[in-house]
Amino acid sequence: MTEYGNRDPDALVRRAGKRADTRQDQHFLVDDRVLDRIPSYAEGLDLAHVLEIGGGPGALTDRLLAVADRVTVVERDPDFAAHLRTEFADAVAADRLTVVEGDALDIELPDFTASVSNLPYGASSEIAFRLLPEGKPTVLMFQREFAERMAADPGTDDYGRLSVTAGHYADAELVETVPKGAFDPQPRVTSALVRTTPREPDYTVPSDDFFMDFLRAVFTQRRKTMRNAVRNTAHISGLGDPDAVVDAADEELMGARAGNLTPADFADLASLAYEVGQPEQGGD
Ligand SMILES: C[S@@+](CC[C@H](N)C(=O)[O-])C[C@H]1O[C@@H](n2cnc3c(N)ncnc32)[C@H](O)[C@@H]1O
Repeated sequence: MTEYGNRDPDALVRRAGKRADTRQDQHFLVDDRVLDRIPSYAEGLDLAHVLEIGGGPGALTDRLLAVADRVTVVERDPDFAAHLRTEFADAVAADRLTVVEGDALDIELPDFTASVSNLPYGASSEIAFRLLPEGKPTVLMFQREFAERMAADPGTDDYGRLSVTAGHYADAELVETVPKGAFDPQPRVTSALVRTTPREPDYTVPSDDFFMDFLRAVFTQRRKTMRNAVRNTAHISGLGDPDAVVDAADEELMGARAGNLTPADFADLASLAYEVGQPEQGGD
């Protein structure tokens, strides 16, 4: 039986026989200690079918095959996709590994139970926001700054639209920062692993799309009071009557800045905005 979980990352890079192209976000994790810890952050999760985005030479794929029943890896680079099929031919033959050659932003996502991925940073935000609404736990590597903003609490410097939108789908916890030296070639910035645990928000919103547009709008003016932010950003939020929202909303909330509002505060305001501030539908 083939053993998984201890393949040498440098040897995998050599066997892949291809130089990393940093313009394709190819920064490979070559530090064994970090690689070995990643599955531990997924302990206790349902690992019946793990989705890995961006397999590259396969060092993380190898660790995932050691703990998961099945793995689907998505890789955009045809050479690395072919290498993964050869390197893990036994797992492919045993139906434990599926290699999908394609762009993680375009392909149809499989029915996965968890995703564990060292994401390509150029598309990490878009990929994360494809994964999070699926309602499955994830362990994902991001640039540290992005990870900190994702996991930030209200009232802190890092708290912003990203914290609220990610928090709408899941609890996000930064579990480890990863130095540049863990990668080859080294990226320009430090990285960090974030574990997300899906949850239903403890508030309701009129619609996810409206809520996301409302957040995008008011966070463009995060240093202003909400009163001004709501009034100044109607062109982004699509509100027909922002003054009606300001008049109907709680005075104290309108005097606060976006960076100090909780997700539930935003949800209350978005619901109110949907009710009283939307443009008339179907009128002339
Ligand atoms: C940061 S590397 C991680 C590679 C490997 N998992 C590791 O940990 O060493 C990101 C990988 O994602 C691939 N990639 C880049 N953009 C992609 C996309 N849009 N969809 C799928 N794969 C992508 C790159 O070719 C590269 O192999």
